[in-house]
Amino acid sequence: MTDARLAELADRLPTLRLLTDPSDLEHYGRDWTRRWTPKPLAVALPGDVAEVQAIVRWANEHGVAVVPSGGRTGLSGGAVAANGELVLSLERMNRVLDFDAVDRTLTVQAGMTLHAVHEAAKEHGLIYPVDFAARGSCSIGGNVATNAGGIRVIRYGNTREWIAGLTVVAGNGDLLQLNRGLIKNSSGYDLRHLMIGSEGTLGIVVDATLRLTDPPPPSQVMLLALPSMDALMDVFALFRARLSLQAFEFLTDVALKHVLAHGAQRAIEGDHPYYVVTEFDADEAAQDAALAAFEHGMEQGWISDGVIAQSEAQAAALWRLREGITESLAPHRPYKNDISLRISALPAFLHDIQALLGNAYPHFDVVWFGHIGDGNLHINVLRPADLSEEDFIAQCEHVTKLLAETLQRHGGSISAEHGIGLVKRPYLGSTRSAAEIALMRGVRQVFDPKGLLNPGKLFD
Ligand SMILES: O=C(O)CC[C@@H](O)C(=O)O
Ligand SMILES: [Zn+2]
Repeated sequence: MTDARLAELADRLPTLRLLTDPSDLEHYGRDWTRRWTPKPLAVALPGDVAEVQAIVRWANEHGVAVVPSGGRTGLSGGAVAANGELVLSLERMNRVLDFDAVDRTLTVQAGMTLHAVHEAAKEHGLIYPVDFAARGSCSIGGNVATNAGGIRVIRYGNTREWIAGLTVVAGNGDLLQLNRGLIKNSSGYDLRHLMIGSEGTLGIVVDATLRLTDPPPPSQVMLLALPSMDALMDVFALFRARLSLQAFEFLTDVALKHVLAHGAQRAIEGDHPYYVVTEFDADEAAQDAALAAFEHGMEQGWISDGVIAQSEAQAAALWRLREGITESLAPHRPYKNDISLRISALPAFLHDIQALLGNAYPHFDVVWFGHIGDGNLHINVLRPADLSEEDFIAQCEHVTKLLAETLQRHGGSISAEHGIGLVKRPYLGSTRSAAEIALMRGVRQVFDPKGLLNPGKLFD
């Protein structure tokens, strides 16, 4: 350890785990974006809150930037450390701190994975309902930092809805207990909600008190094949009106091609441009309603084919067609967009955007999928093998500018659930007004006067 600042940190905190091996710097300095070359100063793995506070105080004294780090499954560069920052990984702080049966809350350290939270809730006969494919690796702290959404938002909302309290280390090292699990708390600004979605720029979440709820009734999973994007909205309206939906997700034939090539099993024969994976409450009456909705959709020409899972294994296989997409695309180093619209604005937006992307990317594979029931679309553009990464990104950035303008016209957002990070920073102004951004900068200044927490993320 040659850096005098690090030597001083190690002196100050003799039990702190501090990594400086090149392979560790590489591993902890990047997220799933893979676009930036990691170059952190070091990686600190504190074991408790006092160590986190001491690190932040040390960072202030030495003017060292700190990148808070969870599972690094983010897709916007929010956890990238490419400029000599100290990565502060919450990985070792991954325990359940408390379960309260009366309040129905689970308090966990920020480094706990979403999957581990699900399991811990299950032990008490309850669920933590936020869920998505990265559950095995992403951490609760990261979920809070991006206000993560996922596949159950249509029923349960985003992470924000489930945070009853947060313990946060502020930019000066102070410890803040925000909301303390209260249901009602009309005592001024709710700083907890400022932290949620702040992408590590306002404080470091060290633990979270999560609300739990009853498990949903038994459900059924259905895969539908559809002839057009318009039909997608018709089928969504039909199913939402007749069933109690837990999820309503879509993918295109291009997405299906990739996920099948990656080992998923085909469930519907033939070529269909769009598919829906939907899950709904399934008592006997609901099963009849689902069948009736399906038949109505077929009669109207909105549905071309469909299957309903007959077992848990089949349900998992249908879900894999949707949840396996990101992993199946990863080898192509896709350029990602994660956009949000009001559901009512989707048809007009889709009309505009399909024409725009068709013209802009005539030779690229464009993969559409996502949480159509929440107005959240994922558009992944795949790099052709003969195009350099640099040229590919430049072309995609040009199209994203047009996409951002189209979103602005339709009142949408450039990030639905992945965050702004580094990737979407140039487009923040298409979703937030200049006045809003000025206020956001002001808030950041109050929480982190020296601008040391995750600098360069959200804004420069
Ligand atoms: O890879 C993506 O673009 C989306 C990832 C994730 O948000 C999903 O919905 O599967
Ligand atoms: Zn998503």
